[in-house]
Amino acid sequence: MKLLKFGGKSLANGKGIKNVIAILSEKIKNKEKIIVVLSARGDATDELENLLELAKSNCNYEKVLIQFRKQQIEPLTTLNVDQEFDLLNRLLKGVQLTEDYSQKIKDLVLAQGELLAVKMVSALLNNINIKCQVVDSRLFLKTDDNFGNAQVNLVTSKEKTVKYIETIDADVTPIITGFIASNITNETTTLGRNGTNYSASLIANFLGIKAIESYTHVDGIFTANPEIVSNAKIIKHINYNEASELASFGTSILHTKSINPLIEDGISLHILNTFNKENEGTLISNHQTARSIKSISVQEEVVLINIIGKGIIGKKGIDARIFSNLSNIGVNIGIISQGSSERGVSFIIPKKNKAMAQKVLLNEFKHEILKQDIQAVNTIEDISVVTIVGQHIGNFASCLDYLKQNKINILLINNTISGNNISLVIHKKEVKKAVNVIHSQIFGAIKTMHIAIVGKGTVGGSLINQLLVSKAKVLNRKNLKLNIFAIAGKEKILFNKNGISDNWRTSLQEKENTLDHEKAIIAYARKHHLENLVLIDNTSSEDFVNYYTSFIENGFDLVSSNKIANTQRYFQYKTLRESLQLHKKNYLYETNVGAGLPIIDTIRTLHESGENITRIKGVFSGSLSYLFNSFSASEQPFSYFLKKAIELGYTEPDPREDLCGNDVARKLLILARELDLKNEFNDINIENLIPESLRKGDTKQFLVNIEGIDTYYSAIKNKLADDYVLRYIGDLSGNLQEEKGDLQVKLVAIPKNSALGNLTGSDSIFEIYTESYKENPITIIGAGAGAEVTARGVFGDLLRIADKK
Ligand SMILES: NC(=O)C1=CN([C@@H]2O[C@H](COP(=O)(O)OP(=O)(O)OC[C@H]3O[C@@H](n4cnc5c(N)ncnc54)[C@H](O)[C@@H]3O)[C@@H](O)[C@H]2O)C=CC1
Ligand SMILES: N[C@@H](CC=O)C(=O)O
Repeated sequence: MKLLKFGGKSLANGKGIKNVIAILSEKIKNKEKIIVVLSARGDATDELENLLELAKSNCNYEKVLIQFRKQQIEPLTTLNVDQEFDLLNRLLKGVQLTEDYSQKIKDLVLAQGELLAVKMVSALLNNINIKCQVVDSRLFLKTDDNFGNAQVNLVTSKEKTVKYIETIDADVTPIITGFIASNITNETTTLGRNGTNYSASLIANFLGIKAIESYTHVDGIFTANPEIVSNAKIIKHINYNEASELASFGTSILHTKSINPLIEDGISLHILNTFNKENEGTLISNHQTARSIKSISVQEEVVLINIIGKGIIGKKGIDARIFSNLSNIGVNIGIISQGSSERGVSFIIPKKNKAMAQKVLLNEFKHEILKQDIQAVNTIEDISVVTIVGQHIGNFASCLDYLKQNKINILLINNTISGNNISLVIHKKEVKKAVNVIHSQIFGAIKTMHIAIVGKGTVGGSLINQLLVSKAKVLNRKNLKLNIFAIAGKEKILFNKNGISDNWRTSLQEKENTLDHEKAIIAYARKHHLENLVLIDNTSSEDFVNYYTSFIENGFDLVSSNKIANTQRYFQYKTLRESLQLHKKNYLYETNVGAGLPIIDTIRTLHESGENITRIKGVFSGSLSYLFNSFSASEQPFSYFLKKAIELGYTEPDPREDLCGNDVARKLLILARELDLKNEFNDINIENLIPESLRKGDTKQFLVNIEGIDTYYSAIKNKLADDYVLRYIGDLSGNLQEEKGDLQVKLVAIPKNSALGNLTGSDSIFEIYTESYKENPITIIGAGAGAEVTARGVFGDLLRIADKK
């Protein structure tokens, strides 16, 4: 025998009631022996409560009652419900007259919801020739007089239930009311919140039924509320202890009171979805699962009360007075926190009890408040309690770190004595982000990185396209969702919290101009509670780097191809690092030197491992490598190749930054600073390769006069000896253990058959000399510029940041 319980949403009009009848008829036709327990249909209980309130306020409830009747007789309009509605009308009239009602009257009114439900379901089954019988649980579930939340007399109720059910023929299915019962004088009582689940557990227990199927509107118990965490997973099987823990921390489909009768008799409870026949649901039984389950629950509708005062330090009996006063007025206390100095006590109570609790406490401590021993009894509203059930505090450190990185402010933290549940009190507005962050951390589930990309030019544009193309693969391989929520050009920004799409260029174009990109991005991320934020700077802007600290302070990690932040004045460079350290944020910029080549990583690893780097030398500029390689081997003028280098995306936005040596100098300085040298940009000796006449004016003007550069380079080429090539090199030497190194950027003629002379295309070469490697340097060669390779390097930095999460 099985007991089937259906909740209100399952019994609502339309698909719900249709599916319920289909489920029941299939089982009965298949000769399964079942008994059925029902809630009120849809939102009937709330609607009846509303009718009571209307009547109490002497409002016209009749119209609402007519509407309620209409709903309740769907889909069988011929159903005779006069008895229930006559009673409701009389009761409501009485309430209207007296402008008041008791809890006893309320129970009788609410009971009509369940009575109507069993009447409808029985009639629908009878109509398809299924034998069933309406059963009013008030006839055998006996309680005390505590109307609204009555306590069941287990012995009497068991005896009466068994006897009553025995009177029903074996081929007739009992359709029993949930939630309602009666006292010793047969007055209607109700069993409190989620009473139908409790009725179902009790009846199964009384009748020795070993399995309950509980039909709801959800697929079962999830690792977190799927409305908050889109990739929350169904928990297929849990044991009673785990279910009790989940129930006591607010998992809405489970209730401690309903689980106890199951544990007592080893009854399994299978939570199923009325609307999803295919779903396996969650099975709760006494089976011991190999691995303890974890789930994140959220309790809302709570407030945090703080009692603060230096006059209560070490004073005995304060806590006792707080808690006995609250207990006397029936207020449940959740998390309690007290500093060792006892300068204050904080605890969580239900929001609905806030005013009452505050009044009682202010009264209890009025003398202490007068004497200023207690400075405040204040309340923090808009908070939530996030509980990770099944999480041991010992393994929680990384999660806390991760929450901190995501700027989630934890007001209180509490772990249970069993050590397996951790509760965090946080601001309500941060719940979504916090639960997602915790969920991805403890379940290793899909982690989402929310990415803002500033600069959508050569590198930025390629990066966006690479991310869009590769995101499915990354999701598959790394369980990592790369979600670009913002793209900013110089004037416009495009936002989409769910990720921008392939036609981003058109969508961006259609946007209005925006000022203050940094403020807009930060505000958007905050408004939508986005976690794991990364800002990618693909501009060459000097102004934009001033906002890096603001991004860091607002929870962003940084990736940049822009070299400016690393080549500002040394104190600014240091300040940025301090801010990163303070806020536990990462900043990766591998593409700053050698585009996609692993230069910075190699040098950093060598340096951090204690290897003494003595010199770094090479061709650091991809565009100049390309220019000199092509120009030396051709009769075409220099400007011809310069235009091609621009087209190929090798040069800086203003190509003169390459030709004047600034770009190589920046790279050199970045490497020097990786070695902890304190050089400034001004310390670098740079040979400028732009003729005087072309140095002034903006980029456009330079490009108009670009041919003016040709005589200068032809003269250089003409002076070159046979078998020699021109190389524009960066050289970091000197005593690199001192405060500053010697940094040179210069044009040199070198033998064609040397390592540097052998370069082709836009390749760069980096020779890293160290104490261990002596005169055989570590050499890294490869494409040193270009949109695709640089974008790939930025992509790599982004994945490295994701790995640190
Ligand atoms: N092209 C290459 O091979 C490599 C480039 N880089 C670096 O990548 C960065 C980007 O270079 P490219 O893409 O080649 O330049 P680009 O000129 O094609 O793109 C830069 C974009 O940033 C935009 N921009 C400038 N200031 C902005 C601001 N404040 N807000 C929003 N957008 C802004 C510009 O309008 C432009 O669209 C530069 O810092 C460069 O040094 C680094 C390694 C290699
Ligand atoms: N303009 C630069 C691009 C990479 O940083 C170069 O040519 O190397």
